[in-house]
Amino acid sequence: MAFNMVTRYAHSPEDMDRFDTEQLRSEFLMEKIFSAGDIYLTYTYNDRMIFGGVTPTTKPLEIKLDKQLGVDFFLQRRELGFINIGGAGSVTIDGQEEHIEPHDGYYISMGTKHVIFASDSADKPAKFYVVSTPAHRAYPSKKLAYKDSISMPMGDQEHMNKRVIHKYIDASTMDTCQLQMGYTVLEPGNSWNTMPAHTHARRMETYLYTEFGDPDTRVVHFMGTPDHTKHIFLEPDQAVVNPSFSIHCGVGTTNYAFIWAMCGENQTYSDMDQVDMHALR
Ligand SMILES: O=C[C@H](O)[C@@H](O)CC(=O)C(=O)O
Ligand SMILES: [Zn+2]
Repeated sequence: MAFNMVTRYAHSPEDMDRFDTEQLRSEFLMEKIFSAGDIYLTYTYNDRMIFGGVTPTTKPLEIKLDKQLGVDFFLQRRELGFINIGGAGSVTIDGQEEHIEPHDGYYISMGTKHVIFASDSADKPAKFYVVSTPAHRAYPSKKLAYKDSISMPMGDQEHMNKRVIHKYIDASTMDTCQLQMGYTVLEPGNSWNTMPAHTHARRMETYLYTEFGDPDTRVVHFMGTPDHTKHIFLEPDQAVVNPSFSIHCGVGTTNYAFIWAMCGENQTYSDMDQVDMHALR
């Protein structure tokens, strides 16, 4: 089993504007998230979010981060959310095992000592996309079944952005210190997400793009300030960090899905600054 955590620093809008393709990719793109039998995480200094993939096969996996975070155990001062985009599996939270179907998720309380991830079948491993943010108090752990997510249909075929936003961790229906998380699915024949674009200077956001129509599908993700945009080409199951000042939207060569996660100043999903189409450069 490989455990890998990389650090990504925070940048100014001017930094992002100056970066060439390689720099932009190395600073903001996580190329490897799911690797059979391994844990791959990124620690970003943008609001100290930790995100990545846990992919158990024959053996269960546990995220162990104590020295790196200067604490006694990983979730001593953090909360954790995940959505499973692989096969069925389980999570054992301080000794209590919960079955996890594809597209089910979980919110796990600050103070939890052991979170153990497992797959039902090594041939079709679960792919747990995990996100952890700093927390100040313990709120109850909660199963987040796909069927219980808050579905928000958005967009239309004419604008090629017909999609359903499934909110999993939403402060209007449950307690969470900082983390908000969800899964957005584009309808067949639709390619644009989060267009019209927005920013939210009060929150940073990560996007994991997944479930592409075919292996040659690519999503072009746009970032930067509205008047100085940049783009990154993504393969399936890659993630991108979006600093608070940055737009975050994308277009694919087929339909696809993505998992978004946010943290920062507030938990108001609708606190977005819509970008006027005339302002985009
Ligand atoms: O701040 C909110 C996030 O960017 C996403 O929820 C947007 C999204 O899923 C979409 O428009 O499809
Ligand atoms: Zn957003």
